[in-house]
Amino acid sequence: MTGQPTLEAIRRAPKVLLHDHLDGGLRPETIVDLARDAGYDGLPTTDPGNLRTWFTEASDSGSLERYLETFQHTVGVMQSQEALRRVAYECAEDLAKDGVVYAEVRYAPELHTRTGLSLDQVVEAVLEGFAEGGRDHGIRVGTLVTAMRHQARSMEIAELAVRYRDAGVVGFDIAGAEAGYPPTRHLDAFEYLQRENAHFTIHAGEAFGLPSIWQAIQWCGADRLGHGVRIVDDITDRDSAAPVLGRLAAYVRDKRIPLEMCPTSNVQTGAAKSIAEHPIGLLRRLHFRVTVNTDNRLMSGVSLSEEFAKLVAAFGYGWDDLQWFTVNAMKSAFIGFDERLELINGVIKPGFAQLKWTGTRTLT
Ligand SMILES: O=c1[nH]cnc2c1ncn2[C@@H]1O[C@H](CO)[C@@H](O)[C@H]1O
Ligand SMILES: [Zn+2]
Repeated sequence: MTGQPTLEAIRRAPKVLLHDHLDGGLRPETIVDLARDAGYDGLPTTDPGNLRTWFTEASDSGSLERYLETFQHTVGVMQSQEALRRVAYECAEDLAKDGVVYAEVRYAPELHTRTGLSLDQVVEAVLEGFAEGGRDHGIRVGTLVTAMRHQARSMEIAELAVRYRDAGVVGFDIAGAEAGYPPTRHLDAFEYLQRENAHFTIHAGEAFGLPSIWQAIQWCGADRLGHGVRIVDDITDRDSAAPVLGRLAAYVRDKRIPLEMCPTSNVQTGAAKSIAEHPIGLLRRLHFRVTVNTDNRLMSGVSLSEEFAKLVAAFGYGWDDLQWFTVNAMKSAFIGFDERLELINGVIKPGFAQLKWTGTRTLT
């Protein structure tokens, strides 16, 4: 097959998403509804179309800190169990309609307790929304509970992750401003999770460089890296036929540590100059375990299919590349090995095979 995958065909591919924030993916219409119901009057506009534009424009600042400011409005309307259930349900629906078959969606329970919900009530509402949305729309969604790295509640959130591990919480994460908040601030939480045989990922190497990645892996024991783009700082002769990996980059590649890359978000926060110059091109060429993700579909104005389509346009990727990213993601998921294998062999490979075959037929 010679044709490049089109956006329409990519939408039909069975895709896997590991890095997506629940509070970064609301429908603008839902934000307006929820704000009205809750008496939240802080929205910059109550017109859903204008609100959509406002989010993408306000997020396009070149700074992670400014990017994160926009979350005050999504978090602001997600303060009741009903709102959380609805947002989770719609998230499952939207991802399924984009052809995602397995997703891990994260959010910070501690941000949703302003009107008196307990952490457990927050988690239970989100789990209910995903269970129902997943059933109705045919998608499996696991959740990651996130602790905010500038706060001091990570141990509590880690305990929450373990308490709900058999009910749909598949892992733990830390997020928020990276510079000034190294992952080792939360070492006790990570050590606890390791003792509990639990899984976690850490946002690292997005707005700060190698020390953040090094700590996340070698001090905290992260299973995966959220973004991890700055790992390229440990690679020299990048444009040559034989780039040279430093010890940390070699460790990440040798150990097959998954990189949850989010190209559009990285361009917005200044972690990459453009999609074409995004480190994903080099890292894919060097066979790091790269995965493709959306981060925040609302703020970044992007779906997983669109994220893939941008990579196809920038790097000339074909179906084999897209399948490789997808299998990488499925291998790196926090659910059990048997379930991952079943999705790879029963859903992903047959789905991509059919798309490749259809593509060949239409072109001959
Ligand atoms: O790219 C990111 N880097 C760091 N933190 C983020 C990013 N996107 C979202 N959040 C933060 O994670 C919280 C829980 O979902 C969000 O409220 C936001 O503050
Ligand atoms: Zn993120």
